Amino acid sequence: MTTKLPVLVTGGAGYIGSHAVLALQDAGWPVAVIDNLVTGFRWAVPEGVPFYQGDIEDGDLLARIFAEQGIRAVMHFAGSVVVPESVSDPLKYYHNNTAKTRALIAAAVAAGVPHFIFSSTAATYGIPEVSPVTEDTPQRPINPYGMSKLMTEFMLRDTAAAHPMNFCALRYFNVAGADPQGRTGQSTAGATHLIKVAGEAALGKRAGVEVFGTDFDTPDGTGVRDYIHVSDLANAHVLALEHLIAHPADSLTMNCGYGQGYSVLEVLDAVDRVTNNKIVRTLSPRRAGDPDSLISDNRRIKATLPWVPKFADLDLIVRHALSWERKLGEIRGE
Ligand SMILES: NC(=O)c1ccc[n+]([C@@H]2O[C@H](COP(=O)([O-])OP(=O)(O)OC[C@H]3O[C@@H](n4cnc5c(N)ncnc54)[C@H](O)[C@@H]3O)[C@@H](O)[C@H]2O)c1
Ligand SMILES: O=c1ccn([C@@H]2O[C@H](COP(=O)(O)OP(=O)(O)O[C@H]3O[C@H](CO)[C@H](O)[C@H](O)[C@H]3O)[C@@H](O)[C@H]2O)c(=O)[nH]1
Repeated sequence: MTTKLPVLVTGGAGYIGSHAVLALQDAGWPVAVIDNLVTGFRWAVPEGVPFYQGDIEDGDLLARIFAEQGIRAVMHFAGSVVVPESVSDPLKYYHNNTAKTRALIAAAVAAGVPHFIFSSTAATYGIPEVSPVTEDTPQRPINPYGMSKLMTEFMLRDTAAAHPMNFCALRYFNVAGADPQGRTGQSTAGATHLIKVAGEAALGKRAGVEVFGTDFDTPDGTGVRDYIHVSDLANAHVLALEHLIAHPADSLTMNCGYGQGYSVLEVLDAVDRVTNNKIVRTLSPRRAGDPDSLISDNRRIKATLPWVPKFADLDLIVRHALSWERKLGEIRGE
C-alpha cells in the first residue's frame, strides 16, 4: 500500500482539477487546492478541502501552503486552455502556462517537494503524421497553447534531472463527461468543446451545433477524436502519483485516451440517442488548425499503471455530461 502523502492540486476549482480532487479524496489522500478562480468556481472544491485563493506564481503563498499542509506532491492543472485565444494573445499563454509554471516548479524545488504531475495535452503533437499517436511521435505544436505546454514538459524533464524530484506529464486527448455522482462537471460559460456544446444544445441552451468541416480524410468526413471520461482521467492521475512514489528515480510521459476515435457526427448521434431527440446540426466550414483525426496509442499507460478505465463508452460519457449540464442549470438558476 502506498503511503498517502499530502497533495496540492493547482487549478482544483476548474473542470479537470475538481475531478482530481474528488478522486484523491475518494481514495483517502490528504489534498489542498490553490486556484485564482479566473475560470474556476469556489463551489467546485468540496467542503473540508483546504482552499487557497491565489496565483501559482505567488512564491510566498506557495511556501506557506507547502509548509502548512506538509505537501509532498503537486498535481498541476492551473492554466489557460482556449486554443484560439492563444493564437490572438500568445504572451498570455507563455505567461500563465509557461512562466508561472516555472515559478511553481521553483517553489516546489525550494520546498523539497519530491513529486510533480502535469496536465499536458495532445495539442503538443500538432498535426501528427501517424495514427494512433504514440508518445514518441514528434511534437510539433501548431499553436501557442500547445507550445506553452511543451515548454513545460522540457522544464520538468530538466528539473527532474537536476533536483530530487520526479514527474509525470500526462498528455490528455479530448476530455469529456462529468463525475458520475454529479458532484462536479464542466461549468465554464462559453465553452467550445464538442460534447459540452452538444449538451447545451440538447437542453435548449443553444440553438444547435455547428459541424466544423465535412471534408476531412475520415470515414464520414467529419473530425475524429479520442474522447476520455474525465473521471477515468482523474483516476489515472492518482495511479501516476502512486507510481512516482514507488519509483522515485523514474519520470513518466504518457498519453491519456482510450485509443478509440469517434467522428463529430457519431458524437451527435450519441447525444440524440441518449436524449431521444434530435439536435439541430449545421454543416459549417472547417475551423482553422483542426487535424482530421487524433487518436491516442495508450499502450504505455496501460503497461505502466494498473489503469482500467471504467467509463470508456461514448453514450455513458454523453449521459454524464448531460446530467451535469442539467444540474448546472439548477445551480445557476437557468
Ligand atoms: N479540457 C481539456 O480537454 C484539456 C485537454 C488537454 C489538457 N488540458 C489541461 O488540463 C488543465 C485543466 O484544464 P480544464 O479544462 O480543467 O480548465 P479550467 O479552466 O476549467 O481549469 C483551470 C483552473 O486553473 C485556474 N487557474 C488558471 N490560471 C491560474 C493561475 N495562474 N493560478 C491559479 N489558478 C489558475 C482556473 O481558475 C481554473 O480553475 C489545463 O492545464 C489544460 O491545459 C485540458
Ligand atoms: O461546436 C463544435 C465544436 C467542435 N467541433 C469538432 O469536434 C471535434 C472536437 O473539437 P473540440 O473543440 O471539442 O476539441 P479539440 O479536438 O479541438 O481540442 C481539445 O483537445 C485537444 C487535444 O486533443 C487539446 O487538448 C485542446 O485543448 C482541446 O480543446 C473537432 O473535430 C471539432 O472541429 C464541431 O464540429 N463543432
